[in-house]
Amino acid sequence: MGTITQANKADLGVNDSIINLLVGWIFLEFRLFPSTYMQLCKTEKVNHQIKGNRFLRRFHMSHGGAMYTVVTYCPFSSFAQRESLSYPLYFPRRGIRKIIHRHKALIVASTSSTAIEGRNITCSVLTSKRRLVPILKDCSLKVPIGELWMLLGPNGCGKSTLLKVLAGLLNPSSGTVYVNGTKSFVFQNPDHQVVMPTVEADVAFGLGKFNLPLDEVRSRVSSALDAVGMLKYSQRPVQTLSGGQKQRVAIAGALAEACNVLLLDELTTFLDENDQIGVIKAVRDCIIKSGDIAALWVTHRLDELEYADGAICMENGQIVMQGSVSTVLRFIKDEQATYFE
Ligand SMILES: Nc1ncnc2c1ncn2[C@@H]1O[C@H](COP(=O)(O)OP(=O)(O)OP(=O)(O)O)[C@@H](O)[C@H]1O
Repeated sequence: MGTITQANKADLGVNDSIINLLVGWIFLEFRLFPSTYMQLCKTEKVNHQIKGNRFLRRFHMSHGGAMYTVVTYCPFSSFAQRESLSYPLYFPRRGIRKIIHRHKALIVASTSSTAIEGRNITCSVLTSKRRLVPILKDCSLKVPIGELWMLLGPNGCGKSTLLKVLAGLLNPSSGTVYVNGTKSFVFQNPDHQVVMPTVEADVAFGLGKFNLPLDEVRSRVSSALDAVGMLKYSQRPVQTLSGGQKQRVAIAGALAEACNVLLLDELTTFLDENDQIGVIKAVRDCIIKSGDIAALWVTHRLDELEYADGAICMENGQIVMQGSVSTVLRFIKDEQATYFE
């Protein structure tokens, strides 16, 4: 699979005004007939490919509690290149090419006080050159119910891969994963997840699959937005929100589905300091208020540890330390001191 280059774009040479008309039509159709579109709840684009005059995307999605890897195509290649990057869910049902893989369901929790448990997880990926690369090596971890834990480590050490294994987006090569109750994955880039026209509609979007009465939907949406401090924005068009506000809407979507486990992948990467603290406090408050939600938060920022109940530190595909924040912080500081000696 290749990435899109300027050369690819130029090759297609489709007239701009035709594209604009098509884009307008597709959005109008989406708004008038949303049921003709596949309900994708949370997605992450994996990669893109141009094939003939088609534009293919392969991405993960969660729908109805199950995780899938899906390939879609859009015959309007130029539209797809220009617009789908910011509106990844606006793909008509007929554009679904195939669901390549329904990921295995995860097993229920091991002990009543544990929200997430991984035992001896190893995970290897097959590269495009058909080479098997080991990413995770014998990782074991435990996150208790009602706590916010951070997953730290240098770039490329395997944090996101571990989170995807816990979410069921990637199957481990060996080992076991236990998740107590329902889980929700929030991706790094809120533009990949916040897709409906208004804040309220976006939070309600994932509830469609439960067939709830309207009152129940309204009440869940309000409490989820309230929990992340976004209730007063419920009617706001999503494109007017800041990055941090969008990220909170994405978290509200996960909370509205009444999930027990939040898997959060570097939510604060694109945020400034104010939004960073706002988002982390929103998650922290939800966990404290609910008492039975647990979260595993991937981050690079040591200052975020202040809000955590515990932490896990990874290096080179392995978990090298886990426990209380002070223990993990001491370990990291010692490692840094050794590095500079
Ligand atoms: N599909 C893949 N093919 C080849 N290598 C991969 C694949 N997926 C992940 N990797 C490699 O696995 C390693 C771990 O990746 P991962 O994204 O989990 O790291 P990370 O700790 O989350 O990094 P970062 O902090 O930079 O986001 C990296 O070296 C990455 O290049």
